[in-house]
Amino acid sequence: MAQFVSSWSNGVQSVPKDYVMPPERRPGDFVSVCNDIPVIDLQENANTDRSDIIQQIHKACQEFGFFQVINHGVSEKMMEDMRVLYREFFNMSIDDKLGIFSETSSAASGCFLYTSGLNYHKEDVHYWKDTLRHPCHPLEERTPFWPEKPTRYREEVGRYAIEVRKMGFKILDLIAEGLGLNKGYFNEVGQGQAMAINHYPPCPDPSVAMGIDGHTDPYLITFLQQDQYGLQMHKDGKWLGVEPISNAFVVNIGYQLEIISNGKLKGAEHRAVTNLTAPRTSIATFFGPNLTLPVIVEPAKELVTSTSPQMFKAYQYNNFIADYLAYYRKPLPRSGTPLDSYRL
Ligand SMILES: O=C(O)CCC(=O)C(=O)O
Ligand SMILES: [Fe+2]
Repeated sequence: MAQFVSSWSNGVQSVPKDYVMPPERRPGDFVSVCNDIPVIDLQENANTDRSDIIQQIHKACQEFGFFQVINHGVSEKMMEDMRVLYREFFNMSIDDKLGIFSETSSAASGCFLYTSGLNYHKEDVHYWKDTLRHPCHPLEERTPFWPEKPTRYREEVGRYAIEVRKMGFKILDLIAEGLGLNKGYFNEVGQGQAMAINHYPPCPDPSVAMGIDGHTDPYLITFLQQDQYGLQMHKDGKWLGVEPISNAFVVNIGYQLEIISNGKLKGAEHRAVTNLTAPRTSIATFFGPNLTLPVIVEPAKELVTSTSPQMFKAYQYNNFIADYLAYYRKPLPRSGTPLDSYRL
């Protein structure tokens, strides 16, 4: 049975050999933290009105597919409570963790705790992380399947999910307007909400281990809270570090937004590395189509014109997710991207 890194790695002096990446999959040379990734203040003031914020977000989405937001409406106390709660969660005893352990994502509740990637037994080498994932919407239907420990889990995470949802739709509205779509355009297609909490314990040799390989999220958009450095984005053939800013959310674009925007925005590739001394926990919230409904996704009609012909075909979202997972289960190096079979 797969063993949580958070349960055995404390005090280990070297990286076990089944966690040592082959040279071509290691984090590589020094990666600098990039201060150019835009930090966008969502609060309107005397110098910045809503249309300025729309423009800033649109530019960041086009140039980076990544930005950070401050003054986003989610309280600092709530963000801090989440950091404390998840620190406690990953420090729980192995027995408590095993109660919610699942080898696969097929658990009917959608709530599962796993270690490394989604495919531990088929991996030739493992990732230095444990992950808890669960859906968050509709909240009343989902919370009964969430972890029962720490005992405040359902209440606190439930409140956080509501606040992040408000921020999420506020930002999706700003993105819609930047694209020339109606405010509210993403209300329907962004209904699905899920969280992934990734925990990367300190690693005795971060140069040979990997937290999570380069990937683009399959959803519309991701909001991530990080307590330590570790997230890197891929731009112009290089990896750039995303600076942790306390109480900011890192926002990145997923494949559904690339497709709906008819290629005007690009899904942002990213990965996470480990570090020597500090445990790192990233708390990600994703918005995208509801997986339990037969949602059809296609480029927005308003963005398909004679000068900008339709770039992607229409498809059923759960078929996309199945293809996406199959792509990332293929051994490295992989050719193409999960979008290739959707291009026209
Ligand atoms: O830990 C991070 O910073 C990245 C996590 C991530 O990319 C994901 O959960 O999709
Ligand atoms: Fe991701």
